[in-house]
Amino acid sequence: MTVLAPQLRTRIKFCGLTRPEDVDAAVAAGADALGFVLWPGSKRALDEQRLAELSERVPAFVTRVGLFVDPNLALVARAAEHLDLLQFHGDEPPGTCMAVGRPWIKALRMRDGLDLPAAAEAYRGAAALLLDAYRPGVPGGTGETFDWSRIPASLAKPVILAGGLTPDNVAEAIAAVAPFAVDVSGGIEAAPGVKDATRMAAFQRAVRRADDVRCGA
Ligand SMILES: O=C(O)c1ccccc1N[C@@H]1O[C@H](COP(=O)(O)O)[C@@H](O)[C@H]1O
Repeated sequence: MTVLAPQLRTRIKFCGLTRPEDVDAAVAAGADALGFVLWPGSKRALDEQRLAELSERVPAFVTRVGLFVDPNLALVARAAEHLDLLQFHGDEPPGTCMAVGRPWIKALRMRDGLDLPAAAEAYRGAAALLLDAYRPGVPGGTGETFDWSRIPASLAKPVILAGGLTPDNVAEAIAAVAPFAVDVSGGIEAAPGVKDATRMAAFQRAVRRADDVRCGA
């Protein structure tokens, strides 16, 4: 087995977990990060009580990420008690992302004309930028890909690639983008909010195979 240098191991985030058994299966599949949706408009939304229950199951060294869309900061501050990282997936300005004083990432939807280097500068306080497909009127979780060639070869922030990833296309995405991490929700589900353990394991294997190809193993 090849051991990759840390910067070559593509991190994996599974997002939109709603059930304890899915949290356990995601951890068993080797996820680096688990995403919990705290936007009430989502079919994968959790209330604060459920977030606390699911968060307790997550072992050390697996990052608990809370996904927000233009949230009330009081909610973010309360939820942050159960989270390691905040994901802002709406139109939040940098000041909102920083307000709670916890590590955060900014999701950018790849609408026409988006200037990624300028966004990286504007959101320079972010731990990473998550790039997702753009569909008007929908903040995310569309299950759609975007044109990966629009991502510059180098950006001032680590890139988390999202949008329509599946066990079948994630290797191609990694070969094209070489992101810091990949993020998937719909592509590992049996139904919205119901994860499929077999698909999570297949996704993880596809990422590891793609990493082996990248390092010439
Ligand atoms: O999952 C949702 O319901 C959601 C709602 C609002 C904003 C983002 C949402 N999901 C995130 O969108 C990307 C891509 O998802 P997919 O793999 O295309 O289904 C990912 O970060 C999801 O967590």
